[in-house]
Amino acid sequence: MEDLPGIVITGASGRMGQMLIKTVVDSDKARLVGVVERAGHDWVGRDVGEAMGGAALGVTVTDQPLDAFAKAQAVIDFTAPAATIEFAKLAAQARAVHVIGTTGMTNEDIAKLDPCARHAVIVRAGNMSLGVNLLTVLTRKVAEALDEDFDIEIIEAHHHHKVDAPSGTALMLGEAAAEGRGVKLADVADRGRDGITGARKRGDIGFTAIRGGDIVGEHDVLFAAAGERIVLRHLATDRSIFARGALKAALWGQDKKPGQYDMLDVLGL
Ligand SMILES: NC(=O)c1ccc[n+]([C@@H]2O[C@H](COP(=O)([O-])OP(=O)(O)OC[C@H]3O[C@@H](n4cnc5c(N)ncnc54)[C@H](O)[C@@H]3O)[C@@H](O)[C@H]2O)c1
Ligand SMILES: O=C(O)C1=N[C@H](C(=O)O)CCC1
Repeated sequence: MEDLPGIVITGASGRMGQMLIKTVVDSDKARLVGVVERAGHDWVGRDVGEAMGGAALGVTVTDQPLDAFAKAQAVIDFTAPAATIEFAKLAAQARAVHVIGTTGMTNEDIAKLDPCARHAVIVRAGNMSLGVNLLTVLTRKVAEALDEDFDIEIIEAHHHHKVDAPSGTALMLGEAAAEGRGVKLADVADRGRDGITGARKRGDIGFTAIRGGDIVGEHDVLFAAAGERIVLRHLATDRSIFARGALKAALWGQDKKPGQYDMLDVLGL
């Protein structure tokens, strides 16, 4: 048991934090060695199992990330961009694999990970599920096969608590479509139509975000031409798919050289 990689989960009380804690505790390949919440949160100082409404797990929620990371081989982090940038510095200091599921990071945020990845493995993906990562491969192939007679639109739906749009997954799918087309997503992305927008520009990749209720995550990649449409779809019905992927990434990263990786590397897709 002591030989198993020790994992720290950040954002312990969050939707993903709690799912990740359950996934690590239930796993026979890893052990939970720490859980982190933001300073001032009422879970800090409590046993995390009890805070989650179950039996004690013998792990106390802390607001001191470096102390927790120093005891770990990997940190799984689904929190918020500003927290993730701080955690990346601390995980690098502790030489722990940093698995980042946080979305909504800007290009400037992402650039701040570069110095950290010189010292530690970072695996980052806007979606850690096998299904979505396979969908990115299919999206790239379909976009490569079709010309601009096919308009590409990415439609995503998530629960009403989600704070970022388009979703990280939608952006991954957009990147894949742009790669298939041989263009840069930044040059063709159309993110947010309102009012007299003018006709659709040929070659654009459009994004639409729906927010409502408890939708876990739904993504369509639509290829629409005159007389026919192709729709590639992924429906997530349970957050465990993201947590399982994140744990897989944490274990995969154990023997890798410092650097930045994604789930395509982990899954060998
Ligand atoms: N990559 C994926 O597969 C995937 C899947 C699901 C969600 N996500 C992303 O994960 C993130 C979290 O999603 P969620 O639904 O769990 O959100 P949530 O709001 O339920 O949880 C976020 C948690 O992070 C904590 N937090 C914020 N700042 C912190 C700090 N400085 N220190 C410690 N904890 C801090 C909050 O207190 C909260 O508990 C979002 O960016 C979401 O888009 C990614
Ligand atoms: O619930 C969320 O928030 C999700 N975020 C990721 C995204 O932005 O794509 C993955 C799906 C769930």
